[in-house]
Amino acid sequence: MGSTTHVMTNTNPTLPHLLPSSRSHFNSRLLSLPPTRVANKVGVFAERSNKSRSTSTAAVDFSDPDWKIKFQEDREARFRLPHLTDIFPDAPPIPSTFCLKMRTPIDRDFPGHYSLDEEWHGYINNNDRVLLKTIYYSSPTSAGAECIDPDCTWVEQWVHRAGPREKIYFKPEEVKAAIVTCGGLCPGLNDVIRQIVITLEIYGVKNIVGIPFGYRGFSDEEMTEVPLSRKVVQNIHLSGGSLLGVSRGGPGVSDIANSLEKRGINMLFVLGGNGTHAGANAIHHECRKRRLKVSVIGVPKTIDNDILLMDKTFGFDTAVEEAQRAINSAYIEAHSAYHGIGVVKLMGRSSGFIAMQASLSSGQVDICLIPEVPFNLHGPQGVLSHLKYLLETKGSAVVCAAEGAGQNLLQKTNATDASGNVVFGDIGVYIQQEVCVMFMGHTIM
Ligand SMILES: Nc1ncnc2c1ncn2[C@@H]1O[C@H](COP(=O)(O)OP(=O)(O)O)[C@@H](O)[C@H]1O
Ligand SMILES: O=P(O)(O)OC[C@H]1O[C@](O)(COP(=O)(O)O)[C@@H](O)[C@@H]1O
Repeated sequence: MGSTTHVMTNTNPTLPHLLPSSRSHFNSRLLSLPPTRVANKVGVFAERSNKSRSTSTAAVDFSDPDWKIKFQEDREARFRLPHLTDIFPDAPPIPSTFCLKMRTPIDRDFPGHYSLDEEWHGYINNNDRVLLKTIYYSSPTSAGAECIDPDCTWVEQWVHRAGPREKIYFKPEEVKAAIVTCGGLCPGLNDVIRQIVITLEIYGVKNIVGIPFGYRGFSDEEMTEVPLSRKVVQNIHLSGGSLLGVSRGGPGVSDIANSLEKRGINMLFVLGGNGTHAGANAIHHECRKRRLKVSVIGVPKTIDNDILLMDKTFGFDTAVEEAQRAINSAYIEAHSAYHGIGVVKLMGRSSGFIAMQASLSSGQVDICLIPEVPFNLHGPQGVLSHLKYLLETKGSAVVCAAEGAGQNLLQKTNATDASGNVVFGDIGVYIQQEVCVMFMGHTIM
């Protein structure tokens, strides 16, 4: 198990919180799983980091009595939050203009009312931490154990606490903030846009714009910035999609930096997934190279809930709720037909959280197929054989498959989308065809 070590390095200074706390599961069951999309992303960053940083990627030598200290130091370095003063050491801090105190008149009769003095600040201290692991596993054989070393040594793992700081480095009146939403849609995008705008306004920022249609909005002359204010965003959380629109593909990083410079944007909020954050990271480095005082803030968006550092990503709950509707319809159809089989394909290119959660909570799914768990369609242990059993015993069955499940069974499409993501084969159609061949002796499309 000498290779059981962290395999990634955080070189994405905009997003240290996106990375898993540790991929070094000692648990061999976990190690045998294909990497999640997050792990793939981590791989990309690790690769880049090797070129720019020599630290952090060495394997942990558990025979070294100081391995734990070194491991923690390494973690500390990887999770260190980048700061504007890294590049502009002389940037003067000013007292925060953000205040969490009640913004309505204080009720003197309310017990424990907020005092008028500075007793309660509501700011986050830079040294505040959030513990990631709360379970102590006494052995790697414990159910669900995630151990770093063979003895399952307890290693404190934490991330920085997010929230407003007492000192800030941008004068609100000098800020031009831009928000851009990239990649695919995800429920909740408008809520996030709305909250960014409202929070910026609380700080006193007045110049806020939206970049239309993802990174493309930086290069397409015909797409003009959307002025944003509390008034504009007040009710957008009640609608789906993104107020600003999304896109894949688009201009290169240099063009985006040129555009930021030209527009005078010095705060860029980027909402998106893996590709978007690779872009955000590259934009940050380009701005750093040009010594532009621009902060790039990544807001991780994934409907798939496959960011290991987060309890839940926005949009996931909505996806699971909606997925249950589809499952229920498939169940009713399958249950009402003679020997009916319902096949539901759900989102999830590299992870099966939506499919699993929707299957479990619906209580109507007989077989759930996810990318993390390999399976056979044919043969005595195959899905078709189990379906035959279900038809004989229950009379109907429902299969729920995540989009990325069983891709090894399908012919590769060799196609990519505008952002370079591989286009997957359709597992739903494949199962449907094979079911028809097996049970009806012919294929239908
Ligand atoms: N490695 C990269 N460097 C810079 N920009 C990227 C990179 N990968 C993707 N992008 C850009 O990020 C945007 C969103 O990427 P995409 O993969 O479509 O969605 P997601 O962010 O959901 O993964 C696209 O405009 C794409 O051009
Ligand atoms: O059909 P598209 O737009 O390529 O998106 C499909 C894929 O995007 C996802 O919904 C994930 O996207 P996000 O993580 O960016 O939300 C996958 O589950 C799904 O397989």
